Amino acid sequence: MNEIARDPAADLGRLERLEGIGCARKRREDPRFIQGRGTYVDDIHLPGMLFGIMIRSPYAHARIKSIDTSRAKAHPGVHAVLTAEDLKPFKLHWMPTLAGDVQAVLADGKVSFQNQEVAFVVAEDRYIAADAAEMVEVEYEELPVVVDPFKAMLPDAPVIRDDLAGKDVGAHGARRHHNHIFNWQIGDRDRTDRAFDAAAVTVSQDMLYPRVHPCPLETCGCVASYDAVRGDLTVWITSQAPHVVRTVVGLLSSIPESKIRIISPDIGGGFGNKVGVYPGYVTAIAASIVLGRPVKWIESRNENLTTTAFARDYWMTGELAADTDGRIKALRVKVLADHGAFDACADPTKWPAGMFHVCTGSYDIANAHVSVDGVYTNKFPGGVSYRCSFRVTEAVYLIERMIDVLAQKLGIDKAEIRLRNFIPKDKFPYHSALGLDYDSGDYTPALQKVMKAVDYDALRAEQAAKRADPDCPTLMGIGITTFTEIVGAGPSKSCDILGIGMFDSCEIRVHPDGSAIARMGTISQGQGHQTTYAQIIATEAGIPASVIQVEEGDTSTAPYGLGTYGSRSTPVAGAAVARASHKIREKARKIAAHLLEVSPDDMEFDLDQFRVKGDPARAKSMKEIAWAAYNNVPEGMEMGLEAVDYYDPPNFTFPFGAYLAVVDVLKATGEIKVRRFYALDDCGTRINPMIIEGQIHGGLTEGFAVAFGQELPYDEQGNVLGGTLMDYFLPTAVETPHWETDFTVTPSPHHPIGAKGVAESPHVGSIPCFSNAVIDAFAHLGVTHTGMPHNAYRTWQQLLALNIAG
Ligand code: PCD
Ligand SMILES: [Cu+]
Repeated sequence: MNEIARDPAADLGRLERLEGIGCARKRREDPRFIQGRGTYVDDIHLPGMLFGIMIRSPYAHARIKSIDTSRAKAHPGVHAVLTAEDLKPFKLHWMPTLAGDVQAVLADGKVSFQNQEVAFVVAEDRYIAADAAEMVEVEYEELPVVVDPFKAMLPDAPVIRDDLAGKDVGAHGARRHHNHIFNWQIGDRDRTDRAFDAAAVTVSQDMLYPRVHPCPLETCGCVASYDAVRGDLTVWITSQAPHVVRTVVGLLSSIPESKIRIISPDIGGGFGNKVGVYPGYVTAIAASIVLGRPVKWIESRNENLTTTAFARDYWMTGELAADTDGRIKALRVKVLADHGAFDACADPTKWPAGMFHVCTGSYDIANAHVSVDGVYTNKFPGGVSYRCSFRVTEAVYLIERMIDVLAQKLGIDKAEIRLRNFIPKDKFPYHSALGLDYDSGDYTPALQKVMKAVDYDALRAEQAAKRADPDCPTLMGIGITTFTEIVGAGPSKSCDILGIGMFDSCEIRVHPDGSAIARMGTISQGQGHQTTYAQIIATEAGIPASVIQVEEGDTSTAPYGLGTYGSRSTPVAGAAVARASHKIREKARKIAAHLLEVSPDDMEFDLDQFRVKGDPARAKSMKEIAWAAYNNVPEGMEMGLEAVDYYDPPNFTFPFGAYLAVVDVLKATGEIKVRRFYALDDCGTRINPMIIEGQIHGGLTEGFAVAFGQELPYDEQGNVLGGTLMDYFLPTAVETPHWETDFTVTPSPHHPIGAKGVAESPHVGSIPCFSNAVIDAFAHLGVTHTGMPHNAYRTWQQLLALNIAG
C-alpha cells in the first residue's frame, strides 16, 4: 500500500491514470468477446485435424458382452475406433480421479451409469464420426440399477464397483459396504451429544440438496496435437486448472512435463465444470499419439449435462440444540453424499467433503459434530463445486435452513435469532468448533444495514396483514441469510491436489518503456482477470493498468499455479500479484535512489514515482526507472525489472454477506414471484466495484436457477431426466428478478491488500435465502421445510396439501 498521506485533489489526474484498486474500470476482455473475436477451443483448427466422438452406454448398469467395431472401422473417413482393449497396452483404460479413486476412461467390461464412455470414434470430420458411431455394435447384459444412496447401502444392493471387490479401505479410510466410499467425521461427538442431552430445545430437519449441474454456455472439449518428430504434446483445453492437467497428463503418458504444453484459451464459463480431467480428454490425447494427427473432441450439450461433473446430491440431516431464548448450544449433522459410480469429487485431497465444516456458519456455536458418508450409485461421477468453494453451498444451505427451523419452533423473529447468535466482532480471529480459523468478520452491522434498507419491520407488518386476510390471493414470504464463505484454497499445509500444494503464482516483467506483462497460474473463464490483476499492479507498483498485459492459461509461459475455482484467484494469485509488485517496487526504489544519488531509505513511493523524502520535487517516475533498469543500475545489481512470486496463503479468507428476499406465492397457480432481492456482500478490499457487481448478479442468477428450477433427477432404471435445456432450467433475462446490491468492507488481515474472494458468495448465500423465503410464506401453517427446486408444480402440491390452493 502507499506509504505516505495523500492529498486527493492534487493526485487526481495521476491516480485516475493508474486505474488501480477501487477503480470501476471497464473490462479489457469485452471488446473481443462482444465482437465475436474470442478464441475458444472449438475455434482451433489445425492442418490434418481429426474429430473424435464418444459412444456411450444407454444403460445405467450393464455388463458388456461384446463390442464389434468392424463396420465402423471400414466406414470411409474413419481413422480409428478405440475401446478399453486398445487403451490397455498403454495402461490408459483407467485414470486416477482427484478424489483418490479410479475411473474407467472407456468401459472395462461393464458400465455403471447411463451415458458412460464405451468407445471413441476418430474420423475426418464430426459428421463421419457420428455416422460411424452408429455402426459400432455393443452387446449389453443389463444389471439391477440403484440410484438412491440409501438403497445403495442396503446389504443386498447391487455391487456397482466390481473392481473394488475385497477392498475395505479406500482413499479416505475404511469402507463398511461394497457401495460405501468413506466416512468422514469432524468435531467433538461426545461433547456435542452431551450438549444436546442438556439442551432446553432441540430441532431436527432432513433436507436434500438435489443433484444439479454448473451448465456453462461452452461445453467441455479439447484439441490434442502430438508431434511425433519433436516428441511434443500440445493440448488446447477448456480447463480451469491447466497446470494440474499438465501434471496429470505427464503422469499418465510418461511424457516429461517439459514436453507437454497445455493451453486454456478463452473459456465460455466454467463454474466448476472444467476442473476435472474427463475421459474425452484422455481418448483425444491417446488418439493423437497413436495416429500422429491432431484430434478434436467437443461435448454436446446432452453429454455435458449428463457426464461431466454434477454438483451437490447431498442428503443432509441437521440438528440444533438451544436454550429457550434461541441461543444455540450445539450443531449435529449427518450427510449421505451420493458420488455416483466413481468418486471424482473435486476437493483438496485431504477433504472428502470439501470445506463442509464451515457449516457452523456465522454463529458462535460451541459444540458441533459432522459425519459424512460417501456412497456409490449408478449415476454419473463428479461432485464439483458449482459456484462454491468445495461443498460450502451445501454447508451454508444446511445452517441457514436450520436457523430458520429453530426460529420457527421458538417463535423468534428470523433476523433477531441471527443477531443473537452471531460470532461477535471482538472474537475474531475466531476458532470454530469444527476447527476453522475465521480470519475476520463483522456480521451485525451488515444485517442491520440490510434490514434498514428494505424496512424490515414494514415488510413483516405487511406479511402479518396478508396472513390475517383469508381472501389474499398470495402468500408472502421473507427470506434471510447471513452466511460466511470460506475461499482461497489454500494453505498448502492443509490443501493439496494430487500432492501439489494449493499455492498460486505471478510473474511480472516490466519492459524498457515502462509497460509490463504479467502472467499467473490462474485462468479466467469470464471473471475479468485481465482487467483486475492489472489494477493490483497499478496500485502496488505504480504502473498504469492500461499498459499492463495480463496473460493466463499457457503452461509454457505462465508460472505453475493451481488454477481458478473456489474463488481462489483473488485470495491466492491476487496476493502473489501484490507481492510480485512489491518486489518490482523495491528494486525500483534502489534504481531511483541510484539515479538521484541518495540512499534508498531516503526514497518514498508516491503513486507512480519514487521521490526524495522532504524534497518531493526530486523524483523519478516508474517509467524513467524502467528505462534505467536496462542501462543504468547500481553497481552489482542485475539488469532488468522483473519479479516472480509463489504465494502460499497462511489461511483461507472468509467473505460474508447478508441477503434478504421477498417472494409472493400465487395461491391460484403455485407460481412464485421474487418481488425483491437485496444482497449485501463483504469481500474486504474491493479491487473493481463494477466487476464485483457483475459477479454478484451472475451468482444470484445461478442461485435463482438452482432454487427454482435446476435438478437432474433419475428414474428407477437409471435414466437421467433433465439432460437437455428443454428440461434443465437456464434462466434468461426474462425470468431473472431485479437485484439490489450493497456492501461493507472488512479487510482480510492476512492478505497483502486485504482482499477476499467474492465470486461464489452470491450463489452460496442466495440459494438458502430463496428457500427460506418460500418456506417462510408457509411458516404460519406449520411448514418447516420444502425441497428444491421450488417450481410451480411442487408448490401447487403443497398448496393442495394445506387446503389453501385456489
Ligand atoms: N475483493 C475482490 C474480489 C474479487 N474481485 C474480482 O472479481 C472477480 C472474481 O474474483 P474471485 O472471487 O477471486 O474469483 P475467481 O477465482 O477469479 O473466479 C472463480 C469464480 O468465478 C465465478 N464467476 C464466474 N464468472 C464468469 N463470467 N464465468 C465463470 O465461469 C465464473 N465462474 C464462477 C466460479 S464457479 Mo467454481 O469453479 O464452482 O469453484 S469459483 C468461481 C475477479 O475478476 C476479481 O478480480 C474484486 O474486484 N475484488
Ligand atoms: Cu461446492
